[in-house]
Amino acid sequence: MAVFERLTRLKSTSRFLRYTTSLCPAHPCTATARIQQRRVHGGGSETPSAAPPRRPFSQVTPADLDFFTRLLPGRTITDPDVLESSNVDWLKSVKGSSEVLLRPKTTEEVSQILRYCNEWNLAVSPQGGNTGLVGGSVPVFDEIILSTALMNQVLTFDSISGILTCQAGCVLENLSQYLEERDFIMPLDLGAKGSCHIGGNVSTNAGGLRLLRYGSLRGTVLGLEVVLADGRVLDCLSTLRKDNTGYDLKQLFIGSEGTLGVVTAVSILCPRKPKSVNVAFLGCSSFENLLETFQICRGMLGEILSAFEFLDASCMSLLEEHLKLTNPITESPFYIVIETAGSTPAHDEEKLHNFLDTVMASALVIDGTVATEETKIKALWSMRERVTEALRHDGYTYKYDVSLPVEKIYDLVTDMRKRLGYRAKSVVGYGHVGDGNLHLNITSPMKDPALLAAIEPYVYEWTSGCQGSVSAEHGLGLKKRNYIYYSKSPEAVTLMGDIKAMLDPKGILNPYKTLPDSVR
Ligand SMILES: O=C(O)CC[C@@H](O)C(=O)O
Ligand SMILES: [Zn+2]
Repeated sequence: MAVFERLTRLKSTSRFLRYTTSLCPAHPCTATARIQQRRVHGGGSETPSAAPPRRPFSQVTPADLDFFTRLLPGRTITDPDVLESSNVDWLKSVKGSSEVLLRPKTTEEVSQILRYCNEWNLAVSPQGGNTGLVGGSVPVFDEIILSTALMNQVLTFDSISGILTCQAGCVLENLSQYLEERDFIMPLDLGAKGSCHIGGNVSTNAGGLRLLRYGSLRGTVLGLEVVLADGRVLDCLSTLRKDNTGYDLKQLFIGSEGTLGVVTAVSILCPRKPKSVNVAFLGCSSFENLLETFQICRGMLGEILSAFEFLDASCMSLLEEHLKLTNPITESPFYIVIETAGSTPAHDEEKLHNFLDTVMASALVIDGTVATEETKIKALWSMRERVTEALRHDGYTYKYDVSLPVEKIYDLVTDMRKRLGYRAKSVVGYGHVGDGNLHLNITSPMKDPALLAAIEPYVYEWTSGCQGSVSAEHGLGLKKRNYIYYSKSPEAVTLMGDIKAMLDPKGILNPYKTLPDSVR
């Protein structure tokens, strides 16, 4: 039995609490999941994420440029220096060769662009903040880049219902700031909030850090305005919470990564700004203890729990090494970030402290610190939010974003570590415990085909063997499109293809993305 000893419980003037117990030895997780091998479409010896051949779209001509320049004077960009950053994704792993970047300001302009492109068979790559991680937001070849960057206006905000309506290019952090000034918040928060656009968030059905509390965008998005491939504007920009008048068409565009239409405006239900927010950063000696802490946390914090996130010790090493962040607690095999958001500070703090007393008394948590002040909260959150950035400094990164039964999520990391051994530089696990969503990331000094062959399709077979999803929240984009069959039946994928063919018969919208190469 682990020896429990509380060493300190300090309360500083900054309301930064620190809890410490003696550090238990780590219990390395030895469980290896049973892998159910399954033959799937798209498997085999091909490299499924490689770009397919260019489809026979037209190439941009001087006459096309003339049309765009007249439609968008000063906002039709052909300068290669400006185009460079729009042609490459954030991870710098997918690079297109588009020669035109269009920056519409209005839905009508988007409609005219698409009508023209559809007529002349020109492919289009819609782009928001270009923060995606699956190569979904950049051209693969010479597709015209349609940026939402200048569609950045809030259209309406109803302070009684909390419903915000805005253009697709609003940056998530700007929306959060706009709402906070009005005592509301966005139901969505992500590490990329400073750059990502709400239209991109909706198009990828981004999950993020608050999904545990506020649910997915499939629930909080009330309406969408979408421009279809042929330029028709689909006005589903409802602000109703209840509307059962037939098919919920907006759901087709949420998570379809710009392959069915370009989202131009969004209405979204926003929660009230909580009056009290606390963040606890805790250390655990094993993933089993972390899961038990999660169970207790749900029971004891209940309605005020807004996030339960984790990172492992390898993530912490990368944060320290590459970003020079300082671990605020004793070194531990696992770290948890818990956020509470409620309306009565004293009540919330009491609940949180009762919870912390319980998990520390049972030695489930070996060390921890709590923040209630904004800058300290931000500092604690950055330990979780900046792991992706730290990984980018570590080398070439292989990224996996899987949904699994929560009790299995770390088995995949330990199994992969064992499988890859010294061949990988880092094998790390972090993610959204509350959502059963693991981010398994593996790095190597350089892109290494032999290492990749050891990871894939094994990681997808492992996931599908647990009835998991090969893309929990990042989408399929270019990189994961051919792995869709690990998580969806052939019938479902065929139906997706039928819907694509109906809405975009020429296939001009974000080609080579989401749908596997076997379905066009
Ligand atoms: O980089 C990743 O793998 C995850 C990014 C993001 O979804 C997160 O939760 O931090
Ligand atoms: Zn995530």
